[in-house]
Amino acid sequence: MDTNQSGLNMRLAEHITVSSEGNEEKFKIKTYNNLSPIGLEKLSSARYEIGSEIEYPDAILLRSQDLHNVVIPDTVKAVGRAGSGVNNIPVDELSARGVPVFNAPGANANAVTELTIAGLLMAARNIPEALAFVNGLKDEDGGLDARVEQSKCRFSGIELAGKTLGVVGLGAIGVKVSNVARALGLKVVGFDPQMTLENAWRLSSDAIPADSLNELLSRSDFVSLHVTLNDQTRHLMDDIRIGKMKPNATLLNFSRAEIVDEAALLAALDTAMLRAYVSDFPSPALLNRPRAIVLPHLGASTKEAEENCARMVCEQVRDFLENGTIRCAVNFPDIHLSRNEHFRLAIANDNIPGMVSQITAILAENNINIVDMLNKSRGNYAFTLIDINERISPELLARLISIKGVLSARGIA
Ligand SMILES: NC(=O)C1=CN([C@@H]2O[C@H](COP(=O)(O)OP(=O)(O)OC[C@H]3O[C@@H](n4cnc5c(N)ncnc54)[C@H](O)[C@@H]3O)[C@@H](O)[C@H]2O)C=CC1
Ligand SMILES: O=C(O)CCC(=O)C(=O)O
Repeated sequence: MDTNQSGLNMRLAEHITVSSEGNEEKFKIKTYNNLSPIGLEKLSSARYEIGSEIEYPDAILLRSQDLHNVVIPDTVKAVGRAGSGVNNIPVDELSARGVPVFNAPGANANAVTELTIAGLLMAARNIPEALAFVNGLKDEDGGLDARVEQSKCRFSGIELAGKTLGVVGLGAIGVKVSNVARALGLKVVGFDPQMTLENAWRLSSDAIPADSLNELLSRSDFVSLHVTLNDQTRHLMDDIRIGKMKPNATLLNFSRAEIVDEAALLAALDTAMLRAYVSDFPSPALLNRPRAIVLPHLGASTKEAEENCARMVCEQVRDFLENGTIRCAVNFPDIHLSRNEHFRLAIANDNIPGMVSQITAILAENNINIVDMLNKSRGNYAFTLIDINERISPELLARLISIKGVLSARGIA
């Protein structure tokens, strides 16, 4: 056995012992990126050790750090994304390991909305070009005013009021963008085949639903993308879809770079088929490109959004580590069982018949009485909380973990 492996095994043994015998040790939280201290304050120093260098953490907290090529130690019980998109996290792999991935739905929606509206205005009024022009002026001969008046016609823009904005994806951000756009006098056409009832209630009643994405594209002067990145939405805006847009329309992408097929986009910019592309995702081909307005992934970078997101995920991860409660995980069902003095088992399992009966049979064989229990499922996965009136041994916990279909199990004192 190599040193790394034996170190890992020692940590695992320790984890099982600590988990089943109580919370004598602090939970270890590994952080990536710049997380707001207002959120991290939710994890008291009495119970949590937090740092970017922790080797075998109980949980990981992050923003945009790409975890796809990072080895996530077996000690990790939860991952918290202080934000909305989880495409930087290997969710499928973690689900199969029984590890909930939490995010902060809606917590940065206002920040992204405001920047999207800024993007609309920047494109409509040619603000980046105008700013570059003014910053390039020199007043050596005192002729500044004259040159300003002479040149400003180059930056003459269009107004938003009366134009049509197509919003693709009517989730937390898309709905807010739609509502603010309506208030600015834009007509709004929206498309989201999986819109939730909650978001439908929030959406301005005069936003018009489009029957298809193509219909939205053909009607809109501005198209703003607010969909989750997944296999269905990757390159959603390809050459055919971009070709359906009105000539001289503007495309805004505050969602993810991969939603737009860059080759198709560049062709549409080069032929001036698009008036502008406003994006929060720089790429080498977009740098200094005419008609491209590119920001450094700034959508969620406000004090308020950073605090909201960090606070939300820190509370979710804390509640999961301390109580097994799940709120707003992207891969496991919400589950909450009132906490009492009893010892709790928190078990992630496949959503297949016979799981609960196998788990409870092992407890019964060992004369362990169940005080309270809850099992919830979502898609392929389920989560089970079982309160019992005594601590169980690491050996018994290992037996539960060895049941086919149990993905993870731990005891919480
Ligand atoms: N630029 C930035 O800093 C930020 C970017 N984002 C990006 O914005 C995305 C959306 O964020 P939220 O609104 O918070 O997420 P959300 O989950 O509330 O909304 C996403 C919506 O997209 C819809 N959708 C999925 N596939 C679709 C399709 N093919 N056509 C139309 N609609 C579709 C879903 O039904 C859902 O309503 C995130 O996944 C993330 O990629 C989010 C926050 C900050
Ligand atoms: O944390 C950030 O700055 C990025 C936010 C983001 O892209 C998201 O929440 O999906």
